[in-house]
Amino acid sequence: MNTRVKICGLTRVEDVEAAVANGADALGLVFYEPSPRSVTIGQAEVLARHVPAFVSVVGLFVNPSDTYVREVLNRIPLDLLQFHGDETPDFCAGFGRRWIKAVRVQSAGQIEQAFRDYHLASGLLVDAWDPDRYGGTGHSFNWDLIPSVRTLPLILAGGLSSDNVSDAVEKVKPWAVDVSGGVEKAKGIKDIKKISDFICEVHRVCKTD
Ligand SMILES: O=C(O)c1ccccc1N[C@@H]1O[C@H](COP(=O)(O)O)[C@@H](O)[C@H]1O
Repeated sequence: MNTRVKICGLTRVEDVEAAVANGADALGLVFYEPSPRSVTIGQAEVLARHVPAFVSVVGLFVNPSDTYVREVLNRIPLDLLQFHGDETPDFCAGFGRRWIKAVRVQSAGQIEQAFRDYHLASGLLVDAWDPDRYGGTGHSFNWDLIPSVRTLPLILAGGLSSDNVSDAVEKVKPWAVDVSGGVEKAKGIKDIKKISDFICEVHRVCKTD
């Protein structure tokens, strides 16, 4: 097993550099203003310049306008779009880019339906459901709801940290894990040791599997 790691919600160059140096496969930039991790297009341009080849830059959106996604794409070399709201499959597929869709999990049936509805995605991300927030909640959910038969690469998110990620990888066997709050010292400010511990844990458990 070789579970990939995405570190999301980066707002500072030093955090981008730490995630890259510690072996992150993908870095997430949040283009959703209500989030405390949100970045402007100008900030994202600077951050993206510090990402080397073979590390993906992922743009996270929540119910964006078509115009806004295109504006971001014109300025930032995003490798992947992450739609974390109520976007339709047609909307997600409308930018000629690879994309993943997040599902805020309430039932197993909902994940199975999402595999069918978003079959053109490059992956399905499963995250905790919260009545008030679209994501970045720091909460995990019942991993038993995740089906073992998957028709897309499964990305596990929601309340992960170095304390539970090895358990998560062993139980769920996801294609990738995605973390934001679990590697922070404050909202939008990453903790370098937490990033390092998180990625080490994933690599350790993958080696022993
Ligand atoms: O990070 C945010 O603020 C955010 C806002 C709106 C939608 C998604 C967001 N982040 C994503 O949420 C999950 C879980 O985050 P956490 O590890 O529980 O803090 C992850 O995919 C982030 O990319």
